[in-house]
Amino acid sequence: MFADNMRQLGQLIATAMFIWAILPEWFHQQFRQFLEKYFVKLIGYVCPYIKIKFDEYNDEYFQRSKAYAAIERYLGANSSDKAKRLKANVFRNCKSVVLNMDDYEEVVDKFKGVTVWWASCVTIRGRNEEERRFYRLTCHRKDRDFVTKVYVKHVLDEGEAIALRSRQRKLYTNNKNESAWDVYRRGTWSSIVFEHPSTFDTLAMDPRKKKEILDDLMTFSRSKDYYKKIGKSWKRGYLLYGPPGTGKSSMIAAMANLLEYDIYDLELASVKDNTGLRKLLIETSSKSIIVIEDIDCSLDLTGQRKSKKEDDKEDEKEKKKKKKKEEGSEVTLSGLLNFIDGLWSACGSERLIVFTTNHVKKLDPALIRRGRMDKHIEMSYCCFETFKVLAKNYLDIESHELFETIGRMLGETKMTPADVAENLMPKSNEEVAEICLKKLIKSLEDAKEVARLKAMEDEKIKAKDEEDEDEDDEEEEEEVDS
Ligand SMILES: Nc1ncnc2c1ncn2[C@@H]1O[C@H](COP(=O)(O)OP(=O)(O)OP(=O)(O)O)[C@@H](O)[C@H]1O
Ligand SMILES: [Mg+2]
Repeated sequence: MFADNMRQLGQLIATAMFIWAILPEWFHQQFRQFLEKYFVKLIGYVCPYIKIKFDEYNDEYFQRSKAYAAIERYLGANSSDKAKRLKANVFRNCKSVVLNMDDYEEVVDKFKGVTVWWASCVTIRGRNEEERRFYRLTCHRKDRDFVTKVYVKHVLDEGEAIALRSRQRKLYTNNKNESAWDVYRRGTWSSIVFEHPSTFDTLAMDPRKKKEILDDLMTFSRSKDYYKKIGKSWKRGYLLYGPPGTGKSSMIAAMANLLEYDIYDLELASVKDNTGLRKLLIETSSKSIIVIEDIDCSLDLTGQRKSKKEDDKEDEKEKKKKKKKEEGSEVTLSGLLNFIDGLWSACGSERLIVFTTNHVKKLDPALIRRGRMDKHIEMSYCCFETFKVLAKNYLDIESHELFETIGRMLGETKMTPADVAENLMPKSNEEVAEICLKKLIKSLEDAKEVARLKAMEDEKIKAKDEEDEDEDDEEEEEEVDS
């Protein structure tokens, strides 16, 4: 009897296996998923843990999920020392290898006393057996609220911040597009990798002024909620002005490196018109600095009417340069004013707008008023404090018997940090600090002599102008008398 039953059971199993074998693969999958679904449900009733799944791709658009990418970076940064099996990803231009958990690996993460488990999972789906990856987050039922409301947000924010820190920053410049076809073909901006060595440590300037700028920048970068509260778009304008070679461009690079922002170097003369200007603004990303260098000669934006005499004096070359630049552009002052602080400026957030100029007095007051250029920073000639930073950076010395002489001479003679830096830079291995400092003293003496001769020359021209004016007055009097 028993043998008969066993034989029947064996036949039943053999029949079932035969039927299973001839059924198509997709039926197996459906059946497996059916079993899995109800098995997981059953486990859910008895198991005190909850599970949250983060798929790598959003089904409808087959777009990589931002949440998955952020979790991947977070786990890569926070758990690669815990996971036993890792996979290394090297992205193009990435500064370092990124390690992530390998498939089917599990790690534990603790956050504010709550323990959670992360598993990196893969399922095979669809007729062509695609691999579908997902992360599964497991936590205890009692921590459900904290995990779903606080922890997951922390992971996504942290993952995004890691992405920003490790992203390859870019330097963009606007393309001179004549037609819509140009815009379609080349886009409005083209970019290169931005790697400039200038930092606030290498920037030589008065330490107090430097600290003030650093605090201003750091406060700005942390003021998202504050700007929202006061109803202002999260942007800030900086006007850097001063003679050539005083560090304006170096300051911009130092700002970008400090805040890890991209730079959009906007060449106004290449912008067709105000519409083109707005289009350029719309296509800039947040966390960026929009720079307009030498704003005074980008376009004719000087609002003040120059006196006839002044106008004549402006040398022909400068006028030709401006005329040439303006040919291609119909950007107007009002277009620029709206670009900086009009409705358009609200598109996008967390951006700095920086102007540089060598002639701040020439600029229209409306262009540089607070709210547009919130902070005006004068980059001036080299003072003793600035010189000491350059000596430290270029010669690795913090004191020397020649410093006193140099300090005195810098007080008497105007020399830009660029010129001082050039003198301090050793041109050969034999040029030790002493020789470079003596070279600088020689340059300062020469500059002093040149300044003295120029002052004499200016005196002569001034005296001559006054003489001419007297003669003009006399002639006018004679005409009146006659
Ligand atoms: N304050 C500074 N600190 C350190 N280096 C400086 C400073 N100013 C100028 N330099 C050096 O001089 C060179 C020119 O500086 P930079 O291009 O920043 O001057 P700039 O003010 O932008 O000049 P311009 O007005 O002609 O554009 C740079 O290579 C930089 O290293
Ligand atoms: Mg410059």
